[in-house]
Amino acid sequence: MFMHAVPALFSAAEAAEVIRLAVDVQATSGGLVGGLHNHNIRRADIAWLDDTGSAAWVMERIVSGVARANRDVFDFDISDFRERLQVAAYDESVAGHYDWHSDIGDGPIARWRKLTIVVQLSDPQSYRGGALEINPGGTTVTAARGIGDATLFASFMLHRVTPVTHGTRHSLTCWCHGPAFR
Ligand SMILES: O=C(O)CCC(=O)C(=O)O
Ligand SMILES: [Fe+2]
Repeated sequence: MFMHAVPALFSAAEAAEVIRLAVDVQATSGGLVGGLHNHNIRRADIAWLDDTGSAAWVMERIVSGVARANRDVFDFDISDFRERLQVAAYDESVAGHYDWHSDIGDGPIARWRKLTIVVQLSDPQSYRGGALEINPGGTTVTAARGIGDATLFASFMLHRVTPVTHGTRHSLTCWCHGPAFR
């Protein structure tokens, strides 16, 4: 419930290109929902892509993937995408991770998040750990790890990224927004 997998939403070549776009962007240290920085909770390097310029095609793919999944599975009241595309790098050197959290925060934008989409950008053979786990209520579900695979889930659901123990894991995350749940 409240989860949906889309295998190979991006090809391997496209996933590599998204990482390249992120490298072009000045990378800053990952922030939490609401702007807090707490490295005990999250350790990752974050880049925000210019979804109206060089990364417009990435945004188009995300929007069409979300639209299809929302039509077929979620049927949430979604009105827009109010945030840019986030590329995260979780590196072995800092045991990159993100502890259990919900994406719905107190911030003026984060409070309206409805759906989260995460795309795996790294070859699963190139890193260890770094599993995206979602807890829909009791049991933990591990997201598909294939390069380009997308996982969508209701933004209120608890999820985490386990520590990377070898190599680097890159992911692409985007949120869509809409009126309050009722
Ligand atoms: O990198 C991931 O797989 C998840 C990222 C995430 O949960 C977030 O940015 O809120
Ligand atoms: Fe999250």
